[in-house]
Amino acid sequence: MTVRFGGLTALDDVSLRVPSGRIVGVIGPNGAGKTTLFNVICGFVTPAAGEITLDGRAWRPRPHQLNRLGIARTLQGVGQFGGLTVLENVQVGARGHRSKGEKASRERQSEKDALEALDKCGVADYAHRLPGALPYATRKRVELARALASRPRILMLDEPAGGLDPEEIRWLAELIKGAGTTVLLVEHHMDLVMSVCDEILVLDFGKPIALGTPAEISADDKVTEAYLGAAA
Ligand SMILES: Nc1ncnc2c1ncn2[C@@H]1O[C@H](COP(=O)(O)OP(=O)(O)OP(=O)(O)O)[C@@H](O)[C@H]1O
Repeated sequence: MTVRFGGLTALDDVSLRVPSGRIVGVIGPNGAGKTTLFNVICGFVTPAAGEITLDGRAWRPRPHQLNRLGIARTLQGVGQFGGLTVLENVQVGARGHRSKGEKASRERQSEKDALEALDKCGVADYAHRLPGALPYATRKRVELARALASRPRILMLDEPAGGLDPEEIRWLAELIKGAGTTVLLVEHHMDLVMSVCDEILVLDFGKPIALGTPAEISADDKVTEAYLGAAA
């Protein structure tokens, strides 16, 4: 796909396949187009050219339909509702809300799913707190729990490691590997991407410069150049 913002080509003929059950990463220096790619797949940005298929069929993503299609995403910020408790925030993502049946039983199911997801993310103790008062790393865990509560078949993560310390990042790596779902990971943090991904796409100034396994990517001179150039 190709995406333009006025005169700027943020994505220039980029293709990506995310096979079922795999963990696919997108990396690249600042401004490479990673978040734009993520936003296209979420339906926030409309490409100038290109197409998306889901399960082999042409698909036009719309943000409000993602949850129903089994696609969950976390965003770069933490984006939780300040007036709702942690549990209520996570319940918004829980699958109970999507299922059929009477309202009370759906509520119970969504609360159960939300508590399970909070527990998986190590933040069940904060269930009845308001997210605004919690440390950033804790809110990021809540954000992950919100995404996991819907038991997505596709989990999309936009820079989940941002602002986390090395120990939190190791925890995050284990969580992603153990999520048991298809994952699209857009991330700055090289070590995280290298340790969890089956395949990695590298973007630079909106252009795809490499696609391969972590071993192939770390041995690719173009990738090193892009990162060194960005650091210089
Ligand atoms: N809504 C927008 N309007 C205009 N330009 C935009 C918009 N969104 C992104 N851009 C530009 O498109 C390019 C790609 O941005 P994008 O945020 O996708 O990069 P990124 O790889 O995610 O960067 P970072 O790692 O810094 O988050 C940048 O030059 C950015 O300034």
